[in-house]
Amino acid sequence: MAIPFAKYHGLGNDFILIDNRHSPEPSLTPAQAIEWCDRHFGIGADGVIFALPGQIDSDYTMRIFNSDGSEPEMCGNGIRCLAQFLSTLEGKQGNVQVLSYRIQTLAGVIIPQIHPQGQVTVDMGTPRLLAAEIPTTLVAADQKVTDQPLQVADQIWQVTCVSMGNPHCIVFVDDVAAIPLEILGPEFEHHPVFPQRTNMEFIQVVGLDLLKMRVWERGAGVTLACGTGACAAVVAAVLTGRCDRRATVELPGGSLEIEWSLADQHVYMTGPAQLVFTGER
Ligand SMILES: N[C@@H](CCC[C@H](N)C(=O)O)C(=O)O
Repeated sequence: MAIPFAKYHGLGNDFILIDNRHSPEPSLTPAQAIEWCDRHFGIGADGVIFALPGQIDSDYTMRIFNSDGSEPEMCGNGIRCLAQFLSTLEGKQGNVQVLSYRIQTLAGVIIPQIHPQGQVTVDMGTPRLLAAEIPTTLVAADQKVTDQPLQVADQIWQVTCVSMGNPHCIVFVDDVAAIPLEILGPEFEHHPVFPQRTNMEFIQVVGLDLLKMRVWERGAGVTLACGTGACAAVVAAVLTGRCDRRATVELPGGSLEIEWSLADQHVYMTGPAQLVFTGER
């Protein structure tokens, strides 16, 4: 039987969304998700997101498969898309009030809020900074990983690691445009110091409130934007004294506003989420 879907994107990071509210089990297997995400033989996307029933402390549950079929803990651009998808399913699209959801993810409960103008602000929770939490074996389990040397492709890079529920490895460079992402990305992703692989962000500091970023995503490769990655980049830049707690992150697909709040230590991400088309397959 054909399954209805909606294709959304957040700054060009694109997802197939499936209304899975009838069952706690995703309607597609990881192998089917790979087929659906294929840009030549399928619909084409960086991942498939399922809107599942909520649990004790949540309105809904989000699960996501990357385009390689692996299952990440969280997805920042994806959860903004999910919020817009849910508002449409509930017939609340275009609501003039702020609309908020509690979404259970493998990284805990995450709270997106849709503003009347359509932007979505997400309370992404607190970043996890200890090596065991990333996870990485680069330093002792109870240490933070800030500007630590790591050899990749015959070069020593100073890396900072942050988990936003999912793992991120950040390297600050003078010019992001000069980085051969397709070559370095997979080397970092599969480096033995990252037992669950990693997302990889190269960051150019333009000013205390402006970062430029290019990303290689675990399980998806080069993407036009990564929400958890942008949050991790600001946290890494704050930890290493490179930027303020509120900054704009410019990605190939557009910009995200990120704040690492001093008040509650949560990271807040604001950006768009747009419907591309609907269909069934
Ligand atoms: N694009 C996402 C992150 C998706 C998951 C990532 N590929 C992983 O495996 O951790 C975002 O916007 O955060």
